Amino acid sequence: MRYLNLLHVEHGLYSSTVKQADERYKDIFFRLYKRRDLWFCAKEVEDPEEEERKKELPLWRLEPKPATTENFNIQVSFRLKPKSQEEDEEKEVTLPLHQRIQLIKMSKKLKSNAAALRVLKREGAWFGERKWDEKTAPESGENKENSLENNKQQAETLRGGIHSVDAFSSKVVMVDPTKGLREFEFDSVLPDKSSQGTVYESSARRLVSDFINGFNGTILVYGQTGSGKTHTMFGPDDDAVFGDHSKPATSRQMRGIIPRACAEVLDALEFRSTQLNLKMTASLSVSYVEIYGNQVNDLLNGGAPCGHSKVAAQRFVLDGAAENPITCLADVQRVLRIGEEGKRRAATAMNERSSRAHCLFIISLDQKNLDTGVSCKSRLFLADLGGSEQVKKSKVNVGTSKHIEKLKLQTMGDNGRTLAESGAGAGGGGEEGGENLNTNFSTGFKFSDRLREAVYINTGLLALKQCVKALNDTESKSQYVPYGDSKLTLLLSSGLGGDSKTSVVVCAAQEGKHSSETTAALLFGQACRKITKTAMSGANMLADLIHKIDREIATVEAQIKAKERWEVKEEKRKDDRVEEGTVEALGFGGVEVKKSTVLVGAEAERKRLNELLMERAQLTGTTLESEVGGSQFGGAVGFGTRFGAGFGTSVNNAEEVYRFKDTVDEEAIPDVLKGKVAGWKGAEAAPSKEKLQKFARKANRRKMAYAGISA
Ligand SMILES: Nc1ncnc2c1ncn2[C@@H]1O[C@H](COP(=O)(O)OP(=O)(O)OP(=O)(O)O)[C@@H](O)[C@H]1O
Repeated sequence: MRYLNLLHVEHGLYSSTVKQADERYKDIFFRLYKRRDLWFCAKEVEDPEEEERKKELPLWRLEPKPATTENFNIQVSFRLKPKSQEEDEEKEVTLPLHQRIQLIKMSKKLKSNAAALRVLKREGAWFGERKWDEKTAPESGENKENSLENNKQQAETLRGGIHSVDAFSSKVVMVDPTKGLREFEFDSVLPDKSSQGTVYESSARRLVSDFINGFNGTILVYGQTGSGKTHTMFGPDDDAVFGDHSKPATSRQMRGIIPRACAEVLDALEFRSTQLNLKMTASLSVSYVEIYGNQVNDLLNGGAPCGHSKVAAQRFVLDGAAENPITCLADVQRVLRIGEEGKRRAATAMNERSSRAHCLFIISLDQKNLDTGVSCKSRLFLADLGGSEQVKKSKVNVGTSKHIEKLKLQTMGDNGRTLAESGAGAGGGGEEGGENLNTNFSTGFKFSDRLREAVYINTGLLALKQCVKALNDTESKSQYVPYGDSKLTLLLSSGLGGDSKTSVVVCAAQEGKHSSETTAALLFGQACRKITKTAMSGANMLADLIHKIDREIATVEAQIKAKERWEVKEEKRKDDRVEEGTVEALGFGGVEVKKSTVLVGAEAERKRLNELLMERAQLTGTTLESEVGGSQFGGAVGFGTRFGAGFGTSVNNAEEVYRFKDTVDEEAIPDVLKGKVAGWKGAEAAPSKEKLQKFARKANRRKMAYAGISA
């Protein structure tokens, strides 16, 4: 602890005064000690011209700062929501014998299968009939009938859903009616009674400390709708998120990860500026955006779309154009309130205040040591993902069809009444078969809005799952991660596979009726936990992403160069246009042997190169043509190098060749006339224009072959 204080006081490295139960001060010290020179790198020689030049450049063109790296696994926590009052409709589950035995071993802490089997025999229910356990003698002192009845009841209580949660071993046992018994292990498991403070300690505190020390971080909450994501990220109600925390102590305790993270950062910065003898400046700002389908909306700017195009939106957010300065907790509460007012929220059958889009709260910290001139910018991404939902459960489609039917009837002539007269007000309804179903166009749009939101949310989550799957697929040669499939994954790409530290909180309900969604959420958490990456301090997320792509482009280009070879392909084809009596008709019978040189051997690499160029174009907001043209690469990697001589050289480019064939280069005609083509030697009459053109075409093909395009 004393040494940690020294690192804080002398080296400006922040460490929280609170530590997790399973963490030792010694480990924290060694982790931080590696970074002791963060603010004391040798002072760079300041070059005013270079500084000016850098100011002109967009953020993504800047060289990433040499950074301290740290290998890091995505941290995954599992949080269970308390049971609801509603009756659980889930039916009894019958597990296969080996799973039943395993479950008994786990729940009764038995060591051998034989002991578990004895318990099972006594319970009897797995075997369906009671014959077997009737033969089994009850334990001494137990009335036989009572024992059977008890066992029957015990066995009958085996239902789908979360079976047990062990915070000590960080394990969760799940009974899924379709998939059977499953056991999952996470970095931390938070039972339903865990406080908001415990959740913050185990899933966010370390990342927040690292963020203050210059690392980028991402914390995201994942789970089905109504599982407690917003509760975990923000808090249960407005009072907890941006209420007056000085008054009731409870609302302060109920704060979620975002208000707590902001408070910790502000406290740390204040302590450093007032108590430590370090000349450091720090500016804090936040952005708050909502991802709705493929649109990114700035919640702090009245929900206006970010950037001027969908492609620009991502750069706009990562470039920091949506940032708002923060100096105190009141500022944080103000932006949270503004954001909350602009958020898409609606009541569904699963959640009274369901978030209808993915939300991203980004805290940016710009720090500089005035003595050494070392500066560092870090970002903390806090994502409250929309909940995956089954439309039949959230009932966002309910009423739509009836409503449309009724509208149809009315428009077809409802005693001459107009729609406006017959539809008594918007909203309301929503219950299938409701007598007072309000029917006007606005109601219709409301229903379909909910459905569209559900589709947008699920599409983003599906893309996220695909990315996590690809990141886990270390055996795949291409290592392609489809971040580009949705705006959500593009914005989270630096958090998932990039250089930042990441923590995922999987939220779940324990009721059996949500089993399939809970299993899906648990599997997602498990997949995230396997991802290992290298976190970097002081990394500029956007620039790093682009430099990373550039590095991969260079590697792929080198692979293409090494693997690709020219092959000559011969293709015989009859030229119907050959005139009788000509040299061509006599010599080859009008059959033309077309030789084409094609590049083969690096097809997969070429495909990957295309994908990378596409990704890069999306990030920089340029078109693919300009990327290919080489302008974005400062001319270093231009058209020729990028595609080798291969553009238009693959077998697929036969059409290109054909196009050239028909476009006669008039300039080639004089060459032909100069007698370069043997066929015309000794010809008496001057060739007709058509014949000249035919030879020009041949000459053209030869030119193309020489240039590596076609022969
Ligand atoms: N751990 C918890 N303790 C007590 N109440 C909780 C807990 N988690 C969630 N709740 C309550 O359950 C309800 C739904 O939670 P919440 O809105 O956070 O779900 P969500 O996952 O964000 O849903 P959606 O994806 O639809 O937005 C809220 O009333 C919330 O206060």
